[in-house]
Amino acid sequence: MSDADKFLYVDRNVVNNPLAQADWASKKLVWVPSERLGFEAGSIKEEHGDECVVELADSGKKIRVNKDDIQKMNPPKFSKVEDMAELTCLNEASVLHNLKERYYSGLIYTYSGLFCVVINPYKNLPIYSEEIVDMYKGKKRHEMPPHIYAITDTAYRSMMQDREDQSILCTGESGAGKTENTKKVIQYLAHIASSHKTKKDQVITLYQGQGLHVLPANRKYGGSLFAAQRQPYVFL
Ligand SMILES: Nc1ncnc2c1ncn2[C@@H]1O[C@H](COP(=O)(O)OP(=O)(O)OP(=O)(O)O)[C@@H](O)[C@H]1O
Repeated sequence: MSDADKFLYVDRNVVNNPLAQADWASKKLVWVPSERLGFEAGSIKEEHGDECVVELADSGKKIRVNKDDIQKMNPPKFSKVEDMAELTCLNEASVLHNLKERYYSGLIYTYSGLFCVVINPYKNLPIYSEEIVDMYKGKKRHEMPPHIYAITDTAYRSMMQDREDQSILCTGESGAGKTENTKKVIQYLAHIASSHKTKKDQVITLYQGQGLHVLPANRKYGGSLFAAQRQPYVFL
């Protein structure tokens, strides 16, 4: 396993643990709201009309919870799933739990259907090298673990094949990592477009503000590269 692998791939031996599956089935595990943690795992012990008695998994404490506040827990085989659209129980608790579990394992990128959710690692990860760029080049999204490079590759291929404008929108609160990820998009495009035999009049234009758009050919700017302070453009 390379240095980068543990920041990209899930360890399936841990995920497919039969004991965890048996535990989930026998304990009727669910998510209940928690002031401290957002949601906590617990097992349903009794049901009385609209209410349930739930034993919290961590503390063993028993609490009464309204049935409407209980959210279903996914079977363990869905642990650290790469695309949350695959979750059999799609609810807030499960989405947050999946993102948290992946993040704690060093996996900062997770798909949610067409979206890619990124959590700021606040440290440099070995997943942006030229070797990793090469790994993602020309691959289909489902063939590779989630990454901003996969999103960029899809936009680039769609632009080249369909001759249609493409957009990548990076959004999030201040400090979330929009600028860092936009830089990775530019790095990837610069790498793959320079190794491609592009025709002279093919140009990619990136606008980065709250959004980042990848646009097709524009003869006027062929072959130049410059960046303005508020709206960097890359012409390849
Ligand atoms: N993928 C990443 N790898 C390593 N560090 C990161 C990554 N993403 C973000 N960071 C760290 O978080 C800091 C803030 O990220 P960034 O500047 O991209 O946020 P932003 O969403 O553009 O914020 P703002 O909206 O305030 O401009 C970066 O300076 C960097 O230290």
